[in-house]
Amino acid sequence: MASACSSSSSSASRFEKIPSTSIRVLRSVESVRRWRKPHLLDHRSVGFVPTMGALHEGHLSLIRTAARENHHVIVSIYVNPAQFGVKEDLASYPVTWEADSAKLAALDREMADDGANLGRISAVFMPTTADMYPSGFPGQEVDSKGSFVTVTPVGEVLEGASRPTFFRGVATVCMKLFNIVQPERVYFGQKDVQQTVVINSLVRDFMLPIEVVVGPTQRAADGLALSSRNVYLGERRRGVATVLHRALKAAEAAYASGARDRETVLGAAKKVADDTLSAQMALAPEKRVKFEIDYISLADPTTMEELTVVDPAKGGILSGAVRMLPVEAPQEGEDLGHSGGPLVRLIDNIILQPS
Ligand SMILES: Nc1ncnc2c1ncn2[C@@H]1O[C@H](COP(=O)(O)OP(=O)(O)OP(=O)(O)O)[C@@H](O)[C@H]1O
Ligand SMILES: CC(C)(CO)[C@@H](O)C(=O)[O-]
Ligand code: BAL
Repeated sequence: MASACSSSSSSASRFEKIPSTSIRVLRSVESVRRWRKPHLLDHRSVGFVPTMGALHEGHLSLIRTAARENHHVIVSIYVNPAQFGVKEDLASYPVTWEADSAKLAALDREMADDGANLGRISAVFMPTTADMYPSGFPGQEVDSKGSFVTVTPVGEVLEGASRPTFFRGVATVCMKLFNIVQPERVYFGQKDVQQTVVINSLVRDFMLPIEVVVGPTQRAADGLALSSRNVYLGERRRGVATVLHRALKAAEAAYASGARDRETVLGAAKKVADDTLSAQMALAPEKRVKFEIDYISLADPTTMEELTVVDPAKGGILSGAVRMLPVEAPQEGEDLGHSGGPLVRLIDNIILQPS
């Protein structure tokens, strides 16, 4: 297979680029700083899309938005070990640079034909952990020592309660990435809604001169939120993985028909989850899918604190996490998903907009 990157000694192309594109591949902090400086001096705006790779339409939609609003778009691809708990899926997290670079190249070509864009994809930043943690990687433990950014209490609830090192890892790596790239704007997906609240707090509380833009959640036709981790599901679990979205939609419908109290709104979601599980448990082990709801929450949009009643003037955030358990009695030749179909934890949310 052809290499995904090219570099040549000719002066016109002495920089590593994604083949047949002008997208620079930057692999060190120093190279990003060198790339950034002339744009700063020329007052050309930079939009930054941080990712962990395994790119899908969710990521691409953020890049499209960034290209409309900035002269240059830079995407980072870095699987940050500090945000994975020791028992989480760091080792099996999908790494798909060949496919990612092909998607970036195709998107860049598509954007070149669209006159509404201010910029295109100028660079992709792919640092190493040694680059990102110059004093040495501090480790993934809750009590690891090192230079960390913590955003509490919002980072301690919901995803932060289930994944105690997660938001410390996210806030720390984002602070580093923001300092390296120095973007005017950063682009995050609503799919990770609590992450957007944490990043907004980080930017506000540390007076970072950055605008945070949140893009809508991109979904498959049946409503499942696109996620790099969906590749773990395999066919059997993929069919049932919509349960969280369907549960949240039921809660949204209860709110839309006038319910304001937590019990009624979340009760509608719980019913969908319970009914779906009962239907699965009625099936034979080689057909069924088991899952556990980690949480379903109705929270305040700025603090993520649980609400007992929604104030329609403020709205709320319905969010949840589901653990799709490994399939029972796998059949010969069955598509179990990436890495043999381990337990997959998926998240999703719906915003109840203020009226
Ligand atoms: N379906 C989606 N719609 C819009 N944005 C998304 C979607 N999925 C991810 N993003 C955003 O893309 C950025 C990078 O996310 P990341 O690389 O972790 O992808 P992911 O699909 O969320 O992966 P994972 O499965 O590990 O959660 C984040 O801002 C995230 O919110
Ligand atoms: C923002 C991020 C790239 C930080 O590693 C990650 O949490 C993600 O992909 O959502
Ligand atoms: N999109 C969130 C990254 C993570 O789960 O680690």
